[in-house]
Amino acid sequence: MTDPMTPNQQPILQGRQLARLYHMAGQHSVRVLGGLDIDILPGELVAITGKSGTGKSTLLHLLGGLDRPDEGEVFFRGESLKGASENFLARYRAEHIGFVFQFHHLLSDFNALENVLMPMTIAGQRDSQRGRQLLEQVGLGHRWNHYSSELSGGEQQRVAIARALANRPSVLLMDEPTGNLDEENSAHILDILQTIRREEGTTIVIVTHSLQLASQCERNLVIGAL
Ligand SMILES: Nc1ncnc2c1ncn2[C@@H]1O[C@H](COP(=O)(O)OP(=O)(O)OP(=O)(O)O)[C@@H](O)[C@H]1O
Repeated sequence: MTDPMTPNQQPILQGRQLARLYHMAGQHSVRVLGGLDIDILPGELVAITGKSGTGKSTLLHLLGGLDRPDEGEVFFRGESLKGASENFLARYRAEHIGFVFQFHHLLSDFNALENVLMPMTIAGQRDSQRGRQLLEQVGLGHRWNHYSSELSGGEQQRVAIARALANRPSVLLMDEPTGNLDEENSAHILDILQTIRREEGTTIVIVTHSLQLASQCERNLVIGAL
């Protein structure tokens, strides 16, 4: 595995001159991100902070191929996503990107293990043993057969992290992953992320309003002040 700390590496993700235009009914459009340049190196743990409405979630969606920029382009390992087909973007997301959102969107009719196995099943690579290992990694090995309604908010978020890691993504994109958690649970999530990064070399990008969380990341990019 490449040493995640090696300097002068090629960024795993780059944004160049990024902007997104949102058109409001009956009003003029809003230009978000204002031509932003961003480089994320392999294996980095990066926080993205900034005032509300500056475009942090928008940026995460552009980097993860969930949305397309109106200006500029995103590069993954030096390759532009500009003009990529919907199929290509779907494959890009499935193969390389794990997403974790504030509201984890676990499937309530399935237990923790089945939720973690879902992305593997969709990719045709269901591996129950890996699913159990991932739940162990987030400290929930013993709760594998519990439904989400039987888990606390912090526990559900940990299942969501295990699920996001199911297909071994090289990049984990997280939008307010600790937004609804108390300090103890937030610290626990950060510990888990540090371990994942160390053991699997995963690049982790976290959008957060928590300055405490951001201060514990390797780098804090402040949107609106880049
Ligand atoms: N689908 C949309 N349609 C119209 N405007 C949108 C849409 N999505 C976002 N916006 C606008 O774009 C701007 C940036 O939104 P975004 O959610 O990316 O900001 P943010 O920095 O993540 O905000 P917060 O910290 O409050 O979550 C906001 O002004 C928002 O109202």
